[in-house]
Amino acid sequence: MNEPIVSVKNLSHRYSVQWAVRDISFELNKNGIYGLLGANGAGKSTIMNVMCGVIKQTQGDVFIRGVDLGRYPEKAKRYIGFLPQQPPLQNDLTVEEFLTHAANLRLMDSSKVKNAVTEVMGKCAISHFRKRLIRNLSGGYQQRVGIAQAIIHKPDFVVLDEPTNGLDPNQILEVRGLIREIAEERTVVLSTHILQEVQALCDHIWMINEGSMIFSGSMEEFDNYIVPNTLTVSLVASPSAEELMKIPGVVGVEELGGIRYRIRFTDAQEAIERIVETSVHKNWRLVEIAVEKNSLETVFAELSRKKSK
Ligand SMILES: Nc1ncnc2c1ncn2[C@@H]1O[C@H](COP(=O)(O)OP(=O)(O)OP(=O)(O)O)[C@@H](O)[C@H]1O
Repeated sequence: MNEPIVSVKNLSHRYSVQWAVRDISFELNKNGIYGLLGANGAGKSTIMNVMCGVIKQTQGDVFIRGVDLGRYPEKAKRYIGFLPQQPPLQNDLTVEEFLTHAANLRLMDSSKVKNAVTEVMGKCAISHFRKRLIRNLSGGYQQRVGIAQAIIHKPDFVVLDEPTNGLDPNQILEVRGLIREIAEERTVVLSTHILQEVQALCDHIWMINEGSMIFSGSMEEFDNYIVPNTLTVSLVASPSAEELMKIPGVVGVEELGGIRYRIRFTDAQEAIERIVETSVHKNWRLVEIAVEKNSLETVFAELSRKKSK
């Protein structure tokens, strides 16, 4: 009974001649939010479409709760909820009609549909719009309906392709809150090209570049992937860059204006000790020194660069 929730083995997919995904493997064994991060065209949607049985992979296997998605799609899909990049909404239906339709498509027991619709509208905070046509909802509420159709049959595994794309900042926060709630009781995989999105939401991150997985780990591991090599320092006496360059361990100096400098070093410990020491010795009056954390963008760029070398 201890089979993984999802198991993807050596997945590759090719559209005509071009490989979009190459030899991706992973297993999900516990609930949480997993982020699939990659630039446009990296292969995220392809992986998600394959994992949800929307397209059939060229090579490899996908198992959902131990069920082979390729061989038993109907059974495996009972465990899956999917919000594609283009939400499959029907604009001329009301929210309630559409969710009833979605429940029927999921082959839910007809006696359970009404309750399931009421429950999911409550969960996604759209009950007050039950009689409203989907076309007349804001983007944020349409996305909530999209998420509601993905979880109406209480799947163990929910896949959300760019779930906050096109939303305004408030709507983004609201939809993220909803995603966190639904992940409390199930496994959620979401794709995004926005680094801050994975940072805000995900327990685990996979980075995809040109169809290959180039990183898999926690957000903290991602953050610490590149050892920092710069620090900022404020010196009231504002010494010249040349003087700072003479400090052992300092390999570059950038004047940031006023009394602030950015210093590039090879070894953080050594550089900090020497800068503090020299500052005391020369009475530069050091008021602030801090190692700069790499921006997520730097990590992203560095990972992509390393892999494509
Ligand atoms: N139906 C298709 N036919 C041919 N090529 C395709 C098709 N769908 C995707 N591709 C190509 O496969 C590659 C991966 O596309 P995919 O949509 O999976 O990437 P993505 O990471 O989801 O990008 P985006 O964020 O832009 O949706 C791209 O080069 C894309 O042009």
